[in-house]
Amino acid sequence: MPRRCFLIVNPTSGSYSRRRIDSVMRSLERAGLVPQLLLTESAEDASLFARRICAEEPEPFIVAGGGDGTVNGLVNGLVPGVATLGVLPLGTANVLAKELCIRSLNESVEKIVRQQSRPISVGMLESAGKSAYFLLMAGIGFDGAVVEGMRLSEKRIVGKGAYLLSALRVLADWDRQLFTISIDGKDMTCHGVVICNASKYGGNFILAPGADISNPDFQVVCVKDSRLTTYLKLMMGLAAGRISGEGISTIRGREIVIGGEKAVQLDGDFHCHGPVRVTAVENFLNIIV
Ligand SMILES: Nc1ncnc2c1ncn2[C@@H]1O[C@H](COP(=O)(O)OP(=O)(O)OP(=O)(O)O)[C@@H](O)[C@H]1O
Repeated sequence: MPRRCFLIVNPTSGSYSRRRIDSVMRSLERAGLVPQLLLTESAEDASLFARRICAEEPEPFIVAGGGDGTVNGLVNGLVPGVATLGVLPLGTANVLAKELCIRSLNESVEKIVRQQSRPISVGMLESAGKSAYFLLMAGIGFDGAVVEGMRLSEKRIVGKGAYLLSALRVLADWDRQLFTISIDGKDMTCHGVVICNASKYGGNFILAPGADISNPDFQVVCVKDSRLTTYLKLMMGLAAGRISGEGISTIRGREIVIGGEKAVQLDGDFHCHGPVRVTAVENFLNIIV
């Protein structure tokens, strides 16, 4: 029997066009799938659609059309352990697609048609009695503050440059305060932390070469002091593909507890302020590879 395939697509994503989606729909139909298009009308829709599909389908096959924000919203509506997820990179940074080595929309469609998948784990962040999932990373401190301070009005005009403007504002009002972090029971203090479930960050930059979304272990990149030179080293390491240096360490872990009230971003969108607890959820979904 032809398999139903739900396309949850964000028409406000960076590289969306109706023509591209129509062409994807035709390719999927030609390949014998029965695609159903659901366009989001608000930031909450991806999650609501995913929740509804999971309530109706025993083995839902869902495709996320958009960027990392859309994928994150969708994942937060899924029932753990039942869905298969394909990714159509229609966003701006498309970090997850890069992590999956998807280089183009055509390549993504070919993979969806092939339906080859593997189980992946996600991170679950708990804060103030609520939980949320992330696929790529949770950033606490500097990058959380940059994402929190990003103004949508600036993003509409200068695109990704809005993050740079926000970073300049964060630097101008530099917060030197450290926070406590416990990684699998080992305590320390840090100024900034990125809990990586995937290796890539901010595009094609490799922040955590040892991270793998199939593996429930996180790679936790810790910036231990508030010196700007330590962050400069981190940026240079990102550009060079090798993160190292005094004040920076990468630690493997499965349960991370963070104190303080620093800003937290999940998969590139602002989420909350600390304190938070992060754990891994194994076999959360099957991802098309
Ligand atoms: N119809 C909509 N109107 C407004 N915002 C939406 C709508 N649908 C989804 N969103 C929100 O838009 C945000 C950004 O979308 P998305 O991540 O798809 O694109 P992007 O920002 O261009 O790409 P990337 O995250 O890869 O940089 C998401 O966090 C999502 O919640």
